[in-house]
Amino acid sequence: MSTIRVASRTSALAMTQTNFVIGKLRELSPQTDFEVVPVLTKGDQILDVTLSKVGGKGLFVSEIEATLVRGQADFAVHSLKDVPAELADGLTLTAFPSRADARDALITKDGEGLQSLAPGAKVGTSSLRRVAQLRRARPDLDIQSIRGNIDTRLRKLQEGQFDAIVLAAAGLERMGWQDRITEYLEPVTCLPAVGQGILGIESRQDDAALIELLSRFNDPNTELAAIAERTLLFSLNGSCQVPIAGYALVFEDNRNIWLRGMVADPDGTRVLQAEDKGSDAETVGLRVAARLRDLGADELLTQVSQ
Ligand SMILES: NCc1[nH]cc(CCC(=O)O)c1CC(=O)O
Repeated sequence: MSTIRVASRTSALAMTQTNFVIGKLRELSPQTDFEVVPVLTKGDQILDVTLSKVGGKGLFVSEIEATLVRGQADFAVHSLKDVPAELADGLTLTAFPSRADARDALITKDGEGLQSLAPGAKVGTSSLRRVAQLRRARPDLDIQSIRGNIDTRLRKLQEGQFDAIVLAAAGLERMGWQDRITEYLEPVTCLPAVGQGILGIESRQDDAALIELLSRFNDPNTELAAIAERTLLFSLNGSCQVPIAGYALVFEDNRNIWLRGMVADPDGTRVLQAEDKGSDAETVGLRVAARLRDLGADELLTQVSQ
């Protein structure tokens, strides 16, 4: 049996996620060999500049995609949140394992919650989506950019460079670091990013045998949430220069999909939210996008931040 090669970023979280999926696939297919192909992406190399200024989140994904297109690896495990609305030609998202916690998590140095942080406390996040929503919840906070992998960010907090940071709960849980979380931020306070907490497995469209294996690991409800949220993102044509959020819940009993979307301006003074529900994930995504447009989202979406 030949070896299946898995392209992965080399950050601790990426490696943990990749090895988690490989472990599950070994259970499904014990006779198959898997080999990790490490890929150093631009997003991992450029650590001193805010990502939206150097070309956005796609930086973590495009080199991995190129490795798949060139046939140097067979599939990749992404944090779906980092995957742009459009994939490279010839590639497809093949499977979505069960979603982890989609919420953002606040980690404070001295154990305060969001409302009990001291006035003017210094909070580290570079996500425009988090900045806009934190400003709305606590306009007095001193929100500063922070970069680096989650291990680096936790270290910067520990060293006292920040009073608090905000990270995705899912990444912390996958690393086994959930005890660092001081407070889970509920979606009403901080609507999660499209795809947050979901792993997306990407492979070549024409690799039928591999797609058959990977799809056994697909969670149908997670897939529906991913489709609803990503249709919203695609339909808003969102770049990461505008704060956008989207969060879907799938109700098991009747396969009803509920989706809320948010578009804001970067300082959080204008925050537009809309929601809808229905039985077809794509339709729900399109309708929430249309409602946000009706509320004036286009004006925010065309703003180019400095
Ligand atoms: N952009 C970085 C990134 N991409 C995915 C995750 C966490 C895991 C997830 O959301 O699935 C993180 C770190 C963070 O936001 O704290």
